[in-house]
Amino acid sequence: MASRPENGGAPPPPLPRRPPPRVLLLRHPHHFSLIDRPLPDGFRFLKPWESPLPFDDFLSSADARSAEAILTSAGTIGFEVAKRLEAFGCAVSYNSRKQKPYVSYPFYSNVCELATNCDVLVICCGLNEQTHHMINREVLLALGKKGVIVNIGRGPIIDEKEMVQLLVQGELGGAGLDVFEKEPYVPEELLGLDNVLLSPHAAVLTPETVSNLCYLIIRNLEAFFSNKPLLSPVLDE
Ligand SMILES: NC(=O)C1=CN([C@@H]2O[C@H](COP(=O)(O)OP(=O)(O)OC[C@H]3O[C@@H](n4cnc5c(N)ncnc54)[C@H](O)[C@@H]3O)[C@@H](O)[C@H]2O)C=CC1
Ligand SMILES: O=CC(=O)O
Repeated sequence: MASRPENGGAPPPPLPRRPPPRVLLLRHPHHFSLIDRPLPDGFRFLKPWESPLPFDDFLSSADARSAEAILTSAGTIGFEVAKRLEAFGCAVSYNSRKQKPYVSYPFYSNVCELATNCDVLVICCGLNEQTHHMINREVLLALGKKGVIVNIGRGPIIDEKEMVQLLVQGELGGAGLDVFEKEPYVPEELLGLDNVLLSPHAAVLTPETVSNLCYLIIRNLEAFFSNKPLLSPVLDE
C-alpha cells in the first residue's frame, strides 16, 4: 500500500519545472537564471519522466553555436555529447590519457591547455586516481571569466571548493552541474548564483536510458554465452 504523504494527505504543491540534464550542455549561460532557482520548502526536483512538458521546450533558447566545447574523454558518453554539440555548430575537441586513433576531433594532452582554448569544458570521464581533482584551480582559471564548466561525470573530478570560490568571485563564467563532490550535499553558495544550473545527479534518468541498458545487458549476456564479441567490452584506454 502507498504510504501516507507527510503533509497529512493534502495534495502536494504543484511541481516546478526543472531542467533536463542535457540542457546543462546546450543552454547558453545567459539563460541559466531563468530556469535554475532554489526550490522553496515543500518542493522537490522533478524526475524527467514526471515532467508535464516535453524536454525540447527547453532547447528552444539553447544557443551553443558560438561555443568551442571541449570534452574530457571521448568515452561512450563523451561521443554522444560531442555528436549533439556538433549539431549545434560547436567545434569539439577532447582530452584523454592518450590520443584515440579512431577519434577525429582535435586532441589535447593537457587539460589546462584545453581549458585555455575553449568556452565550455564538459566533464564526462570516469573518476579514478588520475582524474580526482583533475579540474583544479589552475584549470578553472584557464577556462576563465567567460568559460563554463559542465560536469556530468563525477563530482570529485572537480575541486569543488575552488570552483565555488571562483564562481562567487566571478573568475569563472558559469557552471552546469549534475554531480557534486559529497552528494547529496550541494554547496549553499551554488544555490544563489544566477550563472549556475544544477540537476540532482539525474543525467542517467530517462526512460530511454533504462530500456537501452536492459537491452545492452541482455545482448552482452547473449554474446558472452555464445562466445561472440561483447557489445560493450571494458577497455582500458
Ligand atoms: N551523471 C550521471 O547520471 C552519469 C554519470 N556517468 C559518469 O560518466 C562517466 C563516463 O561514462 P562512459 O562514457 O559511459 O564511460 P566510458 O568508460 O565509455 O568513458 C570513460 C572515459 O574516461 C576517460 N578517462 C579515464 N581516465 C582519464 C584521464 N585520466 N583523463 C582523461 N580521460 C580519462 C577514458 O579514456 C574513457 O574515454 C562514468 O564513469 C560515470 O562516472 C555515467 C552515467 C550517468
Ligand atoms: O551516475 C550514474 C551512473 O549510471 O553512473
